[in-house]
Amino acid sequence: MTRAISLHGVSKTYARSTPAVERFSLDIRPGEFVVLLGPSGCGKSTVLRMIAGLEDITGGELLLDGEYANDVPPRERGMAMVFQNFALFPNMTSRDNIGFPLKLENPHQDNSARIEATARMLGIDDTLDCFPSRLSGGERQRVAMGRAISRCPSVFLMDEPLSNLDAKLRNRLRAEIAKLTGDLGVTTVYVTHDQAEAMSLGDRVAVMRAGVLQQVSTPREVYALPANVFVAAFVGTPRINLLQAVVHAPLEGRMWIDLGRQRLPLPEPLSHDHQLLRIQQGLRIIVGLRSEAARIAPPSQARPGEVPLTGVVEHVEYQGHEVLVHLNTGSHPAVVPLLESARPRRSRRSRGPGVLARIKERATVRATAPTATIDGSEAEAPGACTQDRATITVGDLVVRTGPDLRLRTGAQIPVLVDLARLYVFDHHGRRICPVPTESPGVHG
Ligand SMILES: Nc1ncnc2c1ncn2[C@@H]1O[C@H](COP(=O)(O)OP(=O)(O)OP(=O)(O)O)[C@@H](O)[C@H]1O
Repeated sequence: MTRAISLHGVSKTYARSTPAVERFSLDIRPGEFVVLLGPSGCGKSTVLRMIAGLEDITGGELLLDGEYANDVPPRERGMAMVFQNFALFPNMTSRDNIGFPLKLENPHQDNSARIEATARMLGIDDTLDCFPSRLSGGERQRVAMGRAISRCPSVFLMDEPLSNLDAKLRNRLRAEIAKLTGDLGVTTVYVTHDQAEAMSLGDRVAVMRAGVLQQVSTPREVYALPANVFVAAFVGTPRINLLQAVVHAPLEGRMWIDLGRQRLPLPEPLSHDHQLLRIQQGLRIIVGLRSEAARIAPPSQARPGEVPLTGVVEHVEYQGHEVLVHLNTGSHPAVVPLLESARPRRSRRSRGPGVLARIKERATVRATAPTATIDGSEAEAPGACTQDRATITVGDLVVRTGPDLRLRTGAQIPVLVDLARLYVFDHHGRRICPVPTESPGVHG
């Protein structure tokens, strides 16, 4: 059995604090795999816990298969949760851990066949008689999942189930979870702050920021058509390049985007999306360039739609199969607040910055000043953004290239930018290019 979950304008406010979740609306179809993605503290687990019934809903409605369910006790929701910390009973074997919920339901029933079938499905049938202390992290997490599966729940709720595992195991289990939930056809809501995990697992990804849903779309659409600059910056590796810019649209002659020291002339005839940038004339905008939108090549090799820039190599990041080249093009990066942590951690700040924070802060001021922030937080001092990965990036443009190209730090090199892949965000951070066609699934 599988079920539909609907959240209509759901909010949660803990005592004496700002809302952890605000007017969250999402309809999850039966059998769908939806990932809640966002930085630490943005309210993902709170949404999950409200679906599970472990947290009271302050406002709004939860519907299960169309029925009002705000007050349905957790036991009656037919849901199973898998957490980050595997929480197995240390004095029970894998067999007993997996069978525990079944035993609670019916103490006299023989559940061996069901337990063994579950263990086979998870590839842990040879560890059924082991205690948790004898299992690897991955095996323990499989047992925890086995315990969730054995009850044949109608919904899986998974809260960062892989974050305690090493990267290799995480990747393997990620694929297994996708297959398993697909085979079982059970509605799954999965919480993570890891965008790669979200993109590889979800039928749809719901991106949250500071308690508010930003966008819910397929992984492909979240990447290709981010609703705003926060989503664009949160999704994708390496992070999208975001530069402060101004549109120039003279009555006669070519339109261009001023990046400060260099400019991007818009190719003519203007595309529909570029034509609509005319109304931004003179306004502050943010240009977004994913690493695939720029390549290292001389102007003579420009293809239609590509325009040249130059940059000084600041840092070369060797990745094996590719190299990330950090360039200084003389542009000013735009800073997106709350990318790493949705809410300022007051207790840490009140203790004053540590040595590392002070070094980062100095690097930030040097690397990014002057900075623009988005969404009305212009008043923040640069130091307030030191937790943002973007602020400690060396250079202002990261370009991908093959592993064989040898580049010297300090060298000036030519870059071609493909303006068909240009993103533009207005000063509130909303995407204006490509022009949004509709706004279903886009909030705020
Ligand atoms: N029991 C609680 N009492 C008060 N505040 C809480 C409680 N639980 C969570 N919060 C606050 O609600 C906000 C959202 O927390 P939540 O755990 O849902 O975020 P999250 O996105 O899941 O973060 P993480 O990825 O770090 O688990 C945070 O500011 C958190 O401090």
